Amino acid sequence: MASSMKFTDCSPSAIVRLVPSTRTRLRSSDSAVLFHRVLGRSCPAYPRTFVSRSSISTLPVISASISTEATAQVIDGKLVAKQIREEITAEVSRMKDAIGVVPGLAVILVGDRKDSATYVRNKKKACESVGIKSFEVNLPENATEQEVLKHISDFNDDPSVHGILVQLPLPKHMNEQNVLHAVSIEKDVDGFHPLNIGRLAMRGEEPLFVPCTPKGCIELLHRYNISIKGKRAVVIGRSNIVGTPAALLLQREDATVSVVHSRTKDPEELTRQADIIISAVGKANMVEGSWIKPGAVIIDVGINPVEDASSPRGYRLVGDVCYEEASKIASAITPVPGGVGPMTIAMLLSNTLTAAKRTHNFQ
Ligand SMILES: Nc1nc2c(c(=O)[nH]1)N[C@@H](CN(C=O)c1ccc(C(=O)N[C@@H](CCC(=O)O)C(=O)O)cc1)CN2
Repeated sequence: MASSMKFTDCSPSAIVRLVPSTRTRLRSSDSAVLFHRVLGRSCPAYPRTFVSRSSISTLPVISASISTEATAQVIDGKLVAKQIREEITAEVSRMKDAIGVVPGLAVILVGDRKDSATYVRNKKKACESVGIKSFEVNLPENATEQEVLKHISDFNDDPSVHGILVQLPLPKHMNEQNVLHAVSIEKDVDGFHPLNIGRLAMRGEEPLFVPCTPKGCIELLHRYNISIKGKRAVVIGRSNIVGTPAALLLQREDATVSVVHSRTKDPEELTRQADIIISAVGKANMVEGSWIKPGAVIIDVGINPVEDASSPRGYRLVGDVCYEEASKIASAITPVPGGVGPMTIAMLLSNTLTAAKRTHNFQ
């Protein structure tokens, strides 16, 4: 990202002190993740003895607990994902009873990344919880691209498999495009096939599937009745799996969309104009309070580990957005963890159900 983008850390002690006691404390699971060390720095724009936007004054520190109440609504992805899983469970059961078909999802994991293994395990558990059958292939780090392609081809031909996904990232020696192109477009429940992305980009075209994380972001906005039409939206990050499809989806919802990336001249200024911010860069606490327009809605896709000696794991997860600052300025915000992450898997289940229904022409 541009040099003006900074790594910052909202200290855990400050978060514990400032988060209202009524807010649900979200527990992280035990996944191991790539570790970005961000040591004890605070979000600089708003120091901790900080006052609410409406009452900037010289209040002594003792009154900070009164003046630092968060105002933003918490967009609870964990809760919404649970509701969606319940809806999917009912549909899977209705389909099984009516036509005797159980949706099937095949997951291919290559290599030994602990975070990827955790995500795959969670996907399998989620499938079980809603009645979707899961198929798993685990290949070693040194597997060849040909081996992966052979498994994809077998799943493409298997009628009990309705959705196929290859967990990303793949080992460096593999060509990701070759692998993603090999998945049949009808079974591309990750929505990463170029034909699906191309259709997403074109007016008058419909993709068969939309990538799960961006789809989850939009679903959260819908379920919280946050209107998108005519709004200014900024997407921070332009990855193929989140930033780019998120921008395309927002545009399809009639938002006016800007994409902030590593070559953007003044990312802070551009972001400050947005009514809706989707951040997907993977840099802890990069988006500070000063980047946010009062009342903006923030969807934070980043899941970044920062060192935290007080946590049993030695780290905790934070988003791209400095939560404690943002929650005093924004009107609504997703937490990390418990925001977009759980929606990714819920949308995968939803796409798999859609794939099975479409194959069997079941309404
Ligand atoms: N083939 C794919 N690969 C990857 C995708 C994807 O959609 N398809 N997305 C990410 C990883 N991912 C799913 O695969 C994923 C990431 C995070 C979560 C999640 O629920 N996170 C929790 C925190 C988890 C923790 O405590 O460690 C949260 O945010 O609350 C789910 C799925 C890259 N690869």
